[in-house]
Amino acid sequence: MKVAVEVKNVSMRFNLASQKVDNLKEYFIKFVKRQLKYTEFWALRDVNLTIEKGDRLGILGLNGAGKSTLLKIIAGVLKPTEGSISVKGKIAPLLELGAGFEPEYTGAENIYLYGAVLGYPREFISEKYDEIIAFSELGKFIDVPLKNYSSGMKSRLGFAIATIVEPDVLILDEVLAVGDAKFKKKCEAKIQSMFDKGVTVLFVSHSLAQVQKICNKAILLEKGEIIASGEIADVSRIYEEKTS
Ligand SMILES: Nc1ncnc2c1ncn2[C@@H]1O[C@H](COP(=O)(O)OP(=O)(O)OP(=O)(O)O)[C@@H](O)[C@H]1O
Repeated sequence: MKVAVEVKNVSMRFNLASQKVDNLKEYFIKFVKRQLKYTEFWALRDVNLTIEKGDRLGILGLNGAGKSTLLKIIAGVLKPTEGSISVKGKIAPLLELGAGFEPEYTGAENIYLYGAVLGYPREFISEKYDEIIAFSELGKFIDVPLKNYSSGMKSRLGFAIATIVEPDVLILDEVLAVGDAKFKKKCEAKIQSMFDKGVTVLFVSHSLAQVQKICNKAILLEKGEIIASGEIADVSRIYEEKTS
């Protein structure tokens, strides 16, 4: 068995401000007087998970269960409070596309910026530059500042940059918005071609039917803990019982 992703004893704590602070001055005064109060909140607790190469894992759970937090930790966007992660090979996180974009810069400048956020070397981006623009179909808009893009245009550029590597691990979120129907089809075809090459997939969705269509394995999260894990059919049954 070849392991693609290993999550070991991962816990994630967020500090929630328990009172409202209206402005910076008030914040500063409360900070100096040590009157700022936080409530600790554990979004994930001692999560252990081994994903085999080529597996397509669905991540199920109710709102706030910790699904996105887990994906962000695996993608390297968030650092866990405790525990460790290891990912073999290249990872393409298709989450909140364009979160690393800078609105004042043009699309072209953002290709380098966002590429750097995703960890691609500058020469690699230069090599792929034309391909990214071609896939995004932005044409002359590539020299326009991003603040003048529609949300669909931003997603197109984000998708084009994030999928320029041939990934070993693909992270997908169902909330991924990828432009109009025509562009969506093109993205789906690209994702399908990655599936055909045997990419390892992590997929978050509230639609059990969608997860069943794509995934062979699943985990079920509840209040930050894995309460079921295994073959898709078994985890689906438990999820259905929980949500019916
Ligand atoms: N940056 C943050 N600061 C404070 N709390 C956070 C932060 N990010 C997430 N949380 C909290 O962690 C918990 C898990 O959130 P997460 O987004 O991982 O849930 P989810 O399972 O993806 O939910 P959904 O199905 O609603 O998308 C939630 O209670 C959320 O409020």
